[in-house]
Amino acid sequence: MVERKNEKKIRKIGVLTSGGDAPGMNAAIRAVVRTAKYYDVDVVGIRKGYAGLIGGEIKEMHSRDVSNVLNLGGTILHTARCPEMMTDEGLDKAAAIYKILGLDALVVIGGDGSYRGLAELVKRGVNGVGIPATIDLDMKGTEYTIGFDTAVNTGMDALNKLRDTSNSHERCSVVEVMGRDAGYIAVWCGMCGGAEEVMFPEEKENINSDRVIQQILENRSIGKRHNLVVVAEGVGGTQKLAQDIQEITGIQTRATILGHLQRGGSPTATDRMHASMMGYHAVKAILEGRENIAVAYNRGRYEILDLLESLQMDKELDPEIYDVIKILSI
Ligand SMILES: Nc1ncnc2c1ncn2[C@@H]1O[C@H](COP(=O)(O)OP(=O)(O)OP(=O)(O)O)[C@@H](O)[C@H]1O
Ligand SMILES: O=P(O)(O)OC[C@H]1O[C@](O)(CO)[C@@H](O)[C@@H]1O
Ligand SMILES: [Mg+2]
Repeated sequence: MVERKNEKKIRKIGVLTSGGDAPGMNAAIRAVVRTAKYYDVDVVGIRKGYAGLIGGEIKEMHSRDVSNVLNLGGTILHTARCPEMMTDEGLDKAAAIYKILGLDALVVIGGDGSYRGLAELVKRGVNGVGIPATIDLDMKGTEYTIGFDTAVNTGMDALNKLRDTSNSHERCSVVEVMGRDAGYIAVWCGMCGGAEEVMFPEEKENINSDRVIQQILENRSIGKRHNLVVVAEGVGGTQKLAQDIQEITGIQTRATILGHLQRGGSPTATDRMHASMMGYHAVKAILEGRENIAVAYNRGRYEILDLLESLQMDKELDPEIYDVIKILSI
């Protein structure tokens, strides 16, 4: 067993989930609560993200409160987007409640926006600890964000099913996946679902419907009898693209927007593993006296970064993935 050292005398921490829910958030909550309990630290769960902090929706959490949640999608603490956090009044109130509760740290499980909110609270004296969780994978400083793998598997599963029907009807299927302004979900779904084309925001010159239509015609001329095109939410125009393809090529085309389907479902093993390890590392770092930090996963290792620095770090989608999708689609 790991030695139970709490030399910095951390007594009480809070935990909340914020932004869009992501599969694996429950596994992260469980890891935070149980690691804290292992070291005799009190934990309060804050409902509905920052809205619950400002509104005082708080309850004590014990190990049994996180039983049977490892396998559940969504978040047992519920989540929200909280406009009050964009005002000085809201931020001051959130920081004041943190102090009234006597917290030694606030663990925020969420995406880039949630981290920006946390950075504002840090300026007001909160010890902020971030655990990266968003299906979009669009967070700087970390190669992995909890929820991404489950969302991509859901998208891939949908593409497998759409392949069956478009193949049977010799149709073209245009599928829109989530990801906000980032194309990570789109390129992974494109590669793993065997799409011929992926349109995503980072590859500007590739967002051209004429080119996609030409490619579809070329693929038909080399014997392909159906087509799969993935469009990132950040590119949009999916219905219009499907209409244009049908009108110009005469190929029957259907559009499918996966939407919030990709946010739900039982987390994959990858998401459960990262969520459990990140939750554990967050609490360990707090116990070591680290302040204002972000847990990250890079080059196969879990890391503790400075929260504010992590927000400034570089991250870009590897353009080679798109090249390979094109090569493998001939
Ligand atoms: N600049 C900011 N200042 C203060 N609070 C912010 C800021 N940006 C975001 N927040 C807070 O964080 C919440 C969550 O942010 P956002 O809606 O961007 O989701 P996210 O954490 O990026 O997750 P996801 O992208 O997966 O939905 C916002 O509703 C708001 O309360
Ligand atoms: O659930 P909402 O508020 O409609 O937000 C949708 C957005 O949230 C995400 O699912 C996660 O950030 C994005 O991919 C999408 O753009
Ligand atoms: Mg985000």
